[in-house]
Amino acid sequence: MMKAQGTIWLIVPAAGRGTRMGATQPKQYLPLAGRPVLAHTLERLCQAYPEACLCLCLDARDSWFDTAWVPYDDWRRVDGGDERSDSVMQALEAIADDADDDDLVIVHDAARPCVSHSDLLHLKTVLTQDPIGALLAAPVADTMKRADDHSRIRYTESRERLWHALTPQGFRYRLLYEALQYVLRSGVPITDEASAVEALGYSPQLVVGRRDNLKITHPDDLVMAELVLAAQASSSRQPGSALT
Ligand SMILES: Nc1ccn([C@@H]2O[C@H](COP(=O)(O)OP(=O)(O)OP(=O)(O)O)[C@@H](O)[C@H]2O)c(=O)n1
Ligand SMILES: C[C@](O)(CO)[C@H](O)COP(=O)(O)O
Repeated sequence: MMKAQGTIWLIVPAAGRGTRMGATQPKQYLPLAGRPVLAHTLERLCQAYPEACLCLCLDARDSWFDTAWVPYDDWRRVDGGDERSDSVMQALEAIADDADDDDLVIVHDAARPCVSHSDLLHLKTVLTQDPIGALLAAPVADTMKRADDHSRIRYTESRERLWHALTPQGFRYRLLYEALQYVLRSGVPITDEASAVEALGYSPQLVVGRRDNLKITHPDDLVMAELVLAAQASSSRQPGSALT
């Protein structure tokens, strides 16, 4: 893999098992509008970040993956770990000899195939200017309830300044490496890269992203994702419209 100055590393964690989906294969391989979820995700990423160096995290025992779904010429496969954060850390370790401390690392879930071109470009622009890092996110729109153990409301949470964390999430290589190393060693439970960086005392930037950048988690998310892809394709065919 050739490395240019100011390289953008693109880490795609795709080593999950999709327990909540409950399908016979991991959700990143389930068909969505005729192609596997992972193929959609990689295509969108490559259209927006063609210059990036891709690190794809896959389960070492994966028997579903097909290299034909990877639109990048230059890419590497990395074994995933037990948790998503372990998979991302494995990728950071794998590129350690080639990455500079200030290189941008962008992490995007394989399970988010509807991310839009315009959001990907906007986030990259923000990332080039933000010293800490940034992530796509959506302000919470619903009224939020905190429940007890019996699904009865304990109280209503204020939704003021409450956001859904999406991906991509991007940080400079050294900061992300040190943040993940810290949380993994100290056992702080995290579900995204921003949480690791927060644990070091930093405040990544929330960049408003589209609400249709959904993460395929449960079976009905596949139905929603198909509708989203169809709607996006239709709007991108409208005269004068840019790519979604
Ligand atoms: N050990 C893991 C766990 C998750 N992921 C990836 O991280 C993304 C988001 O994780 P999630 O939606 O939780 O996926 P799963 O772990 O597959 O789902 P579940 O929790 O239902 O098993 C997915 O693209 C998934 O493949 C990963 O690379 N390595
Ligand atoms: C990283 C992420 O996509 C942000 O929403 C998400 O946290 C990963 O999913 P999980 O279901 O919380 O593991």
